[in-house]
Amino acid sequence: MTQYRDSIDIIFEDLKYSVAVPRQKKKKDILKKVNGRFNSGELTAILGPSGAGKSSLMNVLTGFITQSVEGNVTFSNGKNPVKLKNRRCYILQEDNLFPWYTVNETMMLACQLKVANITQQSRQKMIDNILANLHLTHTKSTKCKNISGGQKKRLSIALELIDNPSVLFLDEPTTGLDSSSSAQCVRLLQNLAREGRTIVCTIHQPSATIYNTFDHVYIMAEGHCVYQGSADNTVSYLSSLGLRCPQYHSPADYIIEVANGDYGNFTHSLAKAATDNRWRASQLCIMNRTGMSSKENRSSFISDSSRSSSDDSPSTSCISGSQLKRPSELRRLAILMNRCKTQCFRDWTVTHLKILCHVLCAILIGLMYGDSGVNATKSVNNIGFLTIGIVYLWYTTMMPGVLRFPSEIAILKKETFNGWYKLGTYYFASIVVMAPIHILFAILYSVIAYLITQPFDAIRMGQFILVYAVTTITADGFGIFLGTIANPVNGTFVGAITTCFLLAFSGFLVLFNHMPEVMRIISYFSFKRYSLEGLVLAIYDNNRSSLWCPDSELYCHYKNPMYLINELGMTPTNFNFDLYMMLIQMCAIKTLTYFTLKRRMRNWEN
Ligand SMILES: Nc1ncnc2c1ncn2[C@@H]1O[C@H](COP(=O)(O)OP(=O)(O)OP(=O)(O)O)[C@@H](O)[C@H]1O
Repeated sequence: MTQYRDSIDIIFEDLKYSVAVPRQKKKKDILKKVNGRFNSGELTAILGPSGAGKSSLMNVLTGFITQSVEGNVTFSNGKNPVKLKNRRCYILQEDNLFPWYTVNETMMLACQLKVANITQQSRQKMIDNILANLHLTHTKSTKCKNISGGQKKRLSIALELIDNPSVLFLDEPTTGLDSSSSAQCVRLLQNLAREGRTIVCTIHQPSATIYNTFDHVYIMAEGHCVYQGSADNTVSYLSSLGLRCPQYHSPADYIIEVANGDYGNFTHSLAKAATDNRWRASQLCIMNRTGMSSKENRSSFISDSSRSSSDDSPSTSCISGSQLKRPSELRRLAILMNRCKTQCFRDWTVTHLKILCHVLCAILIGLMYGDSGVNATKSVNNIGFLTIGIVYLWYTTMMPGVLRFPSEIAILKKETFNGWYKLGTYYFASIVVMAPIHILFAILYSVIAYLITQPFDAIRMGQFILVYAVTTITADGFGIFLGTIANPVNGTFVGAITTCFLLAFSGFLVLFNHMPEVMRIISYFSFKRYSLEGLVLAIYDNNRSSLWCPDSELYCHYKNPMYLINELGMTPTNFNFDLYMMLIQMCAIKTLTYFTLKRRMRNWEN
């Protein structure tokens, strides 16, 4: 077994966490001055009934929650206090993995993002080693969306083991797993702890076998700690307070029932008794930071499990903290750009389906409007054609952001919190990769639609494409913005309403000349005002010659394109201004989205 060198103990004293309750002056205390010590080399479980404060304690210890927290949390390597950043990881209940990558690709990407100073071959060797130890070798070439729940959980752990963290926090690692996968998962955690790591997990209702696997249990009720000590001592602890665990009852179930108040309210007396450190004096054999130290009274269960654990000991200490060199953010940017690109091409709904839709819709819309760009009797239809293009590209680009981005946020939270990369790096990578893809989509739609409906003119067509390209990139920004501030249901609702309003102020459904003054002022904030004006000017401004008036018509009012521009209340020669306004709004929404995303990252629960 590999000796683990960067052991870290977690000591917390008088930890208090409170939250403001809406419409109430008084704050609600979630953690009520709890104390504890989670040692390296131990597998600690935080247990308790629902709402006891387990997740809150975990979030405070991981450093995810920092506001409204009082008390001390110290991380020490035995002698000196140490910083936890980059030496801990937080594995969430949901296994947030990109579905389109295989297990090996997922591991390789994580490895590239985390470790710089090794060759590709060494990376693969390290990955093979971790996968073998976590019994995932046979899933190497399977896409993450196809592996089982237990395998996903092990893969989530494997990903974090690459840079060999000293402390692992796991939120409900056994939720959703069957009893054998749960036992396997907890045994794996025990093995990792045996290497000298500090492993802390929250868990719901563990079986008696799993409960006995924990080296240290920390039981919570109503924000208090009601027991901290070895799993073996639970029954004795409760007996010392007059609470006798029935003979055939699991101690794990019994103490949670007591904490839940099923036998009366003992929270305060238990909280007082739980300060006694003697219950911690376990009969375990754990590896301390100087090596293995056997304690004499080791329980037979632990002996057995340790024996079995050493059989399949993960020996995952592939790279120690001192050897680890992390890649620069620039290198990570390149890796993330590559990942984003691959993801777009593998997810057929993002690219292939959209390409098909854009081609089909451009042809359909083009055929519907026919020669409206040439025929002076159809000029009003032509404005409708330009408007439909804006709405079509806006909607089809905005919606994926609204509907899909929230699921990506969960992956982002995990990866940024665990130090894989900085949020700005991710965001910049996604903008750089997605912009050309959106431009390509816009070109595809606008070239087909333009050639079917408008007379060919290279400059006008270029301006036409440019307006649609900026519209598409802005719509993507707006969709992601909604994805960062709302859930998919609310995002869809807000997105649809906003699209309608932006359209109403575009200057076609209500002409600018007919808008009340206040509404006209509001229209200056509508992105679609500038896109429509830009398109109209691209098509009709710049000395466009007279339009064709069919012989069958006595009079064509819009034969002179200037009449149309004037009637729409648009300003000739304004194309560049419209373009600048669109670019400003595009940059503004992209910048705003970065901050809303950052804010969303800070709030772990949402
Ligand atoms: N931001 C908040 N605002 C108001 N109440 C909160 C907030 N965060 C947590 N709580 C409350 O604090 C208590 C503890 O919550 P926490 O999520 O830590 O419990 P838990 O033990 O993890 O529960 P579960 O096992 O059901 O996940 C709960 O009653 C919860 O409603």
